Amino acid sequence: MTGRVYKSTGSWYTVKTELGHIYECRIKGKFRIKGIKSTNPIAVGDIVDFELETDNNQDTGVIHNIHDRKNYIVRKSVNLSKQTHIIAANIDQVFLMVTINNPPTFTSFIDRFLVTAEAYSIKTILLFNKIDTYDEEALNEVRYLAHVYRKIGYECIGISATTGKNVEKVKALMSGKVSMFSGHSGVGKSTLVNAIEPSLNLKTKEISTQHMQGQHTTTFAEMFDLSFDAKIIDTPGIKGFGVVDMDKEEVGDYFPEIFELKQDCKFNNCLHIQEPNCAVKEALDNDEIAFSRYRSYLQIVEGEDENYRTDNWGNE
Ligand SMILES: Nc1nc2c(ncn2[C@@H]2O[C@H](COP(=O)(O)OP(=O)(O)OP(=O)(O)O)[C@@H](O)[C@H]2O)c(=O)[nH]1
Ligand SMILES: [Zn+2]
Repeated sequence: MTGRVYKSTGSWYTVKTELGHIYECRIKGKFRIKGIKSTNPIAVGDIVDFELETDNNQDTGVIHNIHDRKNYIVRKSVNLSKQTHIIAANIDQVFLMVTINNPPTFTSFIDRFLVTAEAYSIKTILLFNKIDTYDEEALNEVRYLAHVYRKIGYECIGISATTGKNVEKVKALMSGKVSMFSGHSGVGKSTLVNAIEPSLNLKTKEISTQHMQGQHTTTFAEMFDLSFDAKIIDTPGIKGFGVVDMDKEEVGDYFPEIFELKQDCKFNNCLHIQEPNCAVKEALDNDEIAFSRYRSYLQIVEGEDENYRTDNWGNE
């Protein structure tokens, strides 16, 4: 049988088949996935093959195969510095929620997030939330940012989780997909998820009660089915989107507008900083690349952005 992992608690995995049957499964043998040194072989979102075993009149599953991952997000393991913990796999899209104020979301944060998502091969959609509260100046800021990010290929939607403005649009985008929601504390993630699926509120509370009883001290992800053929992965306690180690030369590849131009630079190892005949600098001078994006690029390449290179999961 084949199913998707919805939850993992230590050695047991909750797996749901396409027909909607749920089985508690264990792993048989060792799983080694090329290039990943991880503390957990299987993560929420993984597609696995398993066989049923009957034990005390109860059917449990034994997982013997894991399907290739489309993508996955990791965090560094707390104890073993070289190992990573896979938080979730096979994520179709992440909605990055942004607010202009209360709290402010800066472009350096947005761009760092987008770079990480690009490195993970996860599509990002920007949701500008709380538009019901903005004055003309803040709305102009939203319009400007939406223009900047649409131009380089990111879908942008202005929403209000409290009035429901454009929430149907978000639901339409979620249909048939596995989504995650991210953004600073206070941007409205819980409010939006509640607007999308009011009954989900209950489940999230159940989990945190479990936490309080001390059953799980570490954070873990969980997948939820929504009522309209959409799935979300909730990652309680995990803020931000982690970090990916990358070489200076690689950073530009995760800025779509820089990646597109790099073939036109004189040097093929151009870092777009001081080099002569640099197509990126030229585009910047012609206002074809947003200055805020280039500034974020420099911050990451020059390592000014300390948080970028440290593991900042959970302590935003
Ligand atoms: N006016 C207005 N308020 C909103 C909107 N969305 C969320 N809020 C309010 O913003 C506050 C924070 O919202 P939450 O949904 O708790 O934010 P969160 O992103 O889940 O925050 P964390 O759980 O800390 O990560 C709450 O008081 C919400 O009522 C919106 O679209 N408009
Ligand atoms: Zn260049």
